[in-house]
Amino acid sequence: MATLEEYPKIAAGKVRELHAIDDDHLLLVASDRISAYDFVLDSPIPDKGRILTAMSVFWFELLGDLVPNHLVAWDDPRIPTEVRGRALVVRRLDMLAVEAVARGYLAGSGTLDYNRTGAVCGITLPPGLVEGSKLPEPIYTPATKAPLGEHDENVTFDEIAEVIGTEHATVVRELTLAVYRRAAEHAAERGIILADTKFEFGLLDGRVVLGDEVLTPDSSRYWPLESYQPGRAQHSFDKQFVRDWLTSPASGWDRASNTAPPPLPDEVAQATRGRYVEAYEQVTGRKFADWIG
Ligand SMILES: N#Cc1c(N)ncnc1-c1cnn(CCN2CCOCC2)c1
Repeated sequence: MATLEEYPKIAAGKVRELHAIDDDHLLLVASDRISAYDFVLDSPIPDKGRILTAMSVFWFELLGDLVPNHLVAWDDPRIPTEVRGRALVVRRLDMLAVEAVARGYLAGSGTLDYNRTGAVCGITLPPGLVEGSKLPEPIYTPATKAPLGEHDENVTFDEIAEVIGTEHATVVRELTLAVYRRAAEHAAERGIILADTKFEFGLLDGRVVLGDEVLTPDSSRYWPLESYQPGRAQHSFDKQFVRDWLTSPASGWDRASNTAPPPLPDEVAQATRGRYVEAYEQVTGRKFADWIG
């Protein structure tokens, strides 16, 4: 059994890392770190890496007929014991330089762009929409990847086609919308609004393949259906306890100060773990206790 140190780290994000296993395979590792208000918090959320890895595996399996993906194995001797259950063996892809975002609802940067221009990524939307509005139909709103810590930049389809070519840009848009529709329908049947999501794709032997994590609460906005109310920021299924505590007097933190947030009380970390478990079990119909690691 290899150890993680034997696999050179080739990329790192806020809460995940990518290591090289061999020329054709990588190890995608999810940590228990959580980010909020653009800060990676000092306090880990126990089992977050395992829960979100289990969610990606569920979605890769459910959507395998719709889109090829890079997943090779989730229980495999190449996965070091220390990260078992929160690491995936994946095929090494030639990544396409686009953050492929699908939106079924208006939120975040989508709302900002809409309020400024009446459009998102060059797609004109009807007048009168507000934060949280359901869109007449899901839209593809690609972005270019920003350096760590900065926000991705929303761009038009044509701008992406300039970079990756019209053929691949077209396939990425079609796959992004098809997979989002299927996933949003599945989530809605289980009482969860999948407001939007971000995919990353790469090329393998000339085919467009779905990479990265998929449809996790870190790459998507998951909203509880019961508290959905257009016209305000929606409750995050998973991060609301963290956001509420950080913005309460109890934390002593001033979000406008641009200083790092304080550590979370154990009860907030544990309650957040509970929300991730709830999201996993509600979406997948599986018991997290049955997951490995
Ligand atoms: N997935 C994947 C993948 C792949 N299968 N083959 C080649 N490259 C990549 C890759 C390289 N960077 N990223 C951005 C997302 N990363 C996630 C982990 O943390 C760092 C950022 C994806």
